[in-house]
Amino acid sequence: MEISTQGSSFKNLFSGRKGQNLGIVRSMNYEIPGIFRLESGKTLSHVRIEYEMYGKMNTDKSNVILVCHALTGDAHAAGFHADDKKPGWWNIVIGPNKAFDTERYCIVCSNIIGGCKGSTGPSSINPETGKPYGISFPVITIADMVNAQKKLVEYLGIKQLFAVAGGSMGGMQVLQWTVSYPEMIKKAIAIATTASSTPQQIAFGAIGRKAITDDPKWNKGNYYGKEIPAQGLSLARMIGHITYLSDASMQKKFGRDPQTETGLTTSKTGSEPSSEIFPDSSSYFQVESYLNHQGSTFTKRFDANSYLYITKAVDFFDLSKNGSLIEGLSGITAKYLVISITSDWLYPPYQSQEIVSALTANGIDAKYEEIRSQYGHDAFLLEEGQLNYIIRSFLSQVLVSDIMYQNFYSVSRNETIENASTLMVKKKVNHLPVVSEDGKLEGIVTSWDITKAVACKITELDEIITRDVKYVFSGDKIETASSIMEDYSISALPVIDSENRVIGMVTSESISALIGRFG
Ligand SMILES: CC(=O)SCCNC(=O)CCNC(=O)[C@H](O)C(C)(C)COP(=O)(O)OP(=O)(O)OC[C@H]1O[C@@H](n2cnc3c(N)ncnc32)[C@H](O)[C@@H]1OP(=O)(O)O
Ligand SMILES: N[C@@H](CCO)C(=O)O
Repeated sequence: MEISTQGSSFKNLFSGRKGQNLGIVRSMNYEIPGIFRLESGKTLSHVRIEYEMYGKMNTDKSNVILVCHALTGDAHAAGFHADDKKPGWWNIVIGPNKAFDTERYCIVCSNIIGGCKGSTGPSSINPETGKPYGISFPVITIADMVNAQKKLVEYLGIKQLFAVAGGSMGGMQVLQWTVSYPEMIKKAIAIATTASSTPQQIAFGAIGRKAITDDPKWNKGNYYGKEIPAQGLSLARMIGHITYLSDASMQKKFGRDPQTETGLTTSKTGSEPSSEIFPDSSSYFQVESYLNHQGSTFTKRFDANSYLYITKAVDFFDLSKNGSLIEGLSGITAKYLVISITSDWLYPPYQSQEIVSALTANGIDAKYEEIRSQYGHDAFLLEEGQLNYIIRSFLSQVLVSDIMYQNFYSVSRNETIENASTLMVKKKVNHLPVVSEDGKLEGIVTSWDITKAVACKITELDEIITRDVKYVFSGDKIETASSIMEDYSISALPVIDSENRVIGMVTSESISALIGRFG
């Protein structure tokens, strides 16, 4: 009888540690040399790209993941700048032992062209005039954003990206990357996005833009050095922000509660606002106060002209070709993960499903996952557990070897039932693989087999062994192990090598623990 200490699992996956933060990070800037040509045919010179990098590139630079930000994001995706109160916008998934594991991958994130966070955009100085571009800045597209990122990637000496990932408009860049430069992308992760902006999405963008351009302070985009069109920009964000939430999340966050902190009171009947709140009734309800807050903080961090250009780029986005998305995505070679969010009404799950269908129709390996969340569209910034689990599984393809117990207990078929049962009780295990002298799998006994044997007064183990034993290989995916367990209603499987030798055990508990840890 072999007795050893039962050791645990998750070795390659978690190294027993939870995700950690990156600490202080810094932004860098790269200037694209020469002329940068846009999709429209117009050109820009001295184009600057703000970017951040976390983790180390390996020697052949094959471990780089490019993360693309959404509408109002920036290059600061994770960690803290010295004066930060909050970490970068995707800190929940980027860092040591997180899905974008900086001990394994090198993560690069850059601010898009057209933005206002260090990369060239409408608020940048036009080198030809010495003044901000304003609305003389050329129209930009998602493809232009990707082309600028490609220049950065080339400058960094990267021939192929291990992965490109992003949510919302970041997901559009992911799709565009794999269409424009298929040979440069191994894996692609597109979250809460679409391959073609719909009339409803364009409509929301249009109202936001109208709010800005109707603000007299917008002044045809010429407000730099003067008062900014704060009212219009704030209103644009308030409208946009509603679409990032959901009915359920708003119910949960605010209900119909009044914003008592502002001193507003309800009437004596308790259900109607008193007339004292007029004419300024904009903060009666908590949700109003919240939207005002979101609108006003936005004006301190974003440029109104950038908002116009970027939302227009989103509207123009359409990867279908001759009216067919299948044709539009036909050149893609990357392995895809497409994730949608159940409560996302801005980029509803059906749009992600359309992407997956078109990819699959082209024979592209595409996996579809749904994040179950009430947060609405912004869940891609918030659902830490599900995102980490889904993305990690896709990037690292969790295998049986990652979660199997390497130190396990086994018995020989000549053993007595009494000894086997003592071992099970002592070591608190319910399954014992039966192995030959050279460690080859011959069968399995369970605590249930032993209970039955004792009841029937059977003493020899050989009589109760299950010989048609199900097993897995260490290189199998955990999904394979899990479906065998489900199909045959069993809770543990021996793991064998190519010579039928038992090298470990995988249990339903270790799979549940994996999901529990990140689910
Ligand atoms: C995706 C990219 O690439 S980057 C862009 C991502 N970043 C943003 O969009 C920034 C603004 N967006 C948000 O804050 C988003 O809601 C999220 C998704 C990032 C964060 O969501 P949550 O953590 O759920 O925060 P929540 O939506 O509750 O907002 C919290 C803010 O509202 C304020 N707030 C909450 N209730 C109220 C209220 N009744 N009245 C006034 N303000 C309120 C909080 O004080 C907090 O303010 P702060 O952000 O200035 O500290
Ligand atoms: N909160 C996100 C949502 C848009 O995808 C942003 O502002 O970029």
